[in-house]
Amino acid sequence: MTQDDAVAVAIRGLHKRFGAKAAVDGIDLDVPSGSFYGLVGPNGAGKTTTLNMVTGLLRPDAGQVLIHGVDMWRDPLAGKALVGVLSDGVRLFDRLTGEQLVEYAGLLSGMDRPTAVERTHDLLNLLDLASAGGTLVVDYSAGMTKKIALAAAMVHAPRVLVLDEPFESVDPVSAANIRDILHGYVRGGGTVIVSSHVMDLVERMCDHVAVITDGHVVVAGTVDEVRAGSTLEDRFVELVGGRRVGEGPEWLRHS
Ligand SMILES: Nc1ncnc2c1ncn2[C@@H]1O[C@H](COP(=O)(O)OP(=O)(O)OP(=O)(O)O)[C@@H](O)[C@H]1O
Repeated sequence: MTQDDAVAVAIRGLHKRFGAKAAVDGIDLDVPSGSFYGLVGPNGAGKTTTLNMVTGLLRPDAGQVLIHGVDMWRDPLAGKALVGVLSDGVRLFDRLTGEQLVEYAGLLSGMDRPTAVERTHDLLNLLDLASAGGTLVVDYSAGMTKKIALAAAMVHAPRVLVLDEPFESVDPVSAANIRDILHGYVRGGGTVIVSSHVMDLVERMCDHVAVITDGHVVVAGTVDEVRAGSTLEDRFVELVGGRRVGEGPEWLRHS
């Protein structure tokens, strides 16, 4: 196995500044091929900024992102062909129906129409969206919107899936279905990177995890290595700090 096969995503010295704020301040990370990799960190830690640079959506100030050896920022077309993205807060073409949106994503990635149609059909069935395929995405619930965005991210059979908060607003049954689909994707040789605030979910779902705070990685490794005999949540609080003691101001207490 070559290094490019063994490491799905190699992040080297990544930096991004917004004005005076160093949002990402020197991130280095190797995501092993075939791993289910969780990215956790407090609000404002730099997770979304990192993932946007990894997926070719936001140009880094410095550093390098290699997707199976392809430099995302030197060859973005080749890099993006290898990655499927479910981004937090990026608008979809929501005046299309769900079916049109996924087909369109397939066509944009360069596949022929019959293949796009067939894959769309498979994905809508897989995600329990078949009966909503003809509905405009603007009329979808938040959870349905997440699922159709996931279908659009998967239609070109990427080698790496990057999912920013994929379970937000998704009901527990759909979330379990999505987890099964993602585990199947990983078993088939794909790599998933997922950001989440739900430690319990990351602990159960992922095999690797990195904790990011203030724009850099504080610890990374297998979930067992990172939690070091504790729960991931306790370890996270220990590493990141920020727990407030006390009950808040007096005026908020009524008894
Ligand atoms: N476009 C932008 N312009 C200015 N500042 C930004 C921009 N995007 C992010 N930031 C700042 O960069 C820092 C990192 O933000 P980012 O969204 O990457 O964090 P995050 O870890 O994803 O947070 P959350 O868990 O709250 O989603 C924050 O301080 C944020 O205010």
